[in-house]
Amino acid sequence: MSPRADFLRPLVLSGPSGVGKSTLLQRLFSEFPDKFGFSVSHTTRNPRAGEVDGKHYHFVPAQRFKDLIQEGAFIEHAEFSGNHYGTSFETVRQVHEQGRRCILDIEAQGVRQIKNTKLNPVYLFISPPSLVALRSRLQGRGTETEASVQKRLATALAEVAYAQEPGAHDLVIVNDDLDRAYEVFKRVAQGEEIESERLPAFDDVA
Ligand SMILES: Nc1ncnc2c1ncn2[C@@H]1O[C@H](COP(=O)(O)OP(=O)(O)OP(=O)(O)O)[C@@H](O)[C@H]1O
Repeated sequence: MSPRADFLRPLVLSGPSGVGKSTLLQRLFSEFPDKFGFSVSHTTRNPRAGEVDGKHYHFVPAQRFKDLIQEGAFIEHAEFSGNHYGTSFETVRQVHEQGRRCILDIEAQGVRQIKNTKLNPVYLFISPPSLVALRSRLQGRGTETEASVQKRLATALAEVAYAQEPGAHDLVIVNDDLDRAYEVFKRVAQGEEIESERLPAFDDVA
């Protein structure tokens, strides 16, 4: 069977920190070990426990990151919560070369930058069901200090505001129930054209 047309386009996954992007990706990669490739970003942040250099991120010093910007190595790059993140042309090329669909995990500033390139991806926004749920996931993950949770929630508001702009993303999936959200995510990843879900109102206070 030939792949669906959308399967040939990269998939840009975005959504606020703590919404469950990594969780969804881990499930997808374990169910389909050969079909998808993650575009491993470069970052200046420190690795979290269990994170592997070259697999989760390319961890680089700030100076190396600056050099890469100068060399024009990045499709997009941005600062987030005091650290720099970037996606290199080279990592996306490597995934395509392996015949896999490339999935990029990008925040809103990066999404804007990618729109000025020829990448032509499908833009998928993973939304929390509410801001209160997002806060409790960030706290429950146990990786952030309270100050960092606050910072991520403030950034989440900007992500959500961007997602509310018409045409910001092609599709929205609300990660309310993980099993349900994963089933929809899996269909999108495989290139199926689905109807977008509606963004929640976000009128709660986190
Ligand atoms: N549908 C869900 N219901 C409840 N908890 C969830 C759900 N999806 C994910 N989680 C939990 O929320 C926490 C944050 O998830 P995850 O680390 O995948 O977020 P992320 O979007 O990748 O964040 P970051 O951008 O900071 O890496 C994790 O502890 C995860 O187990």
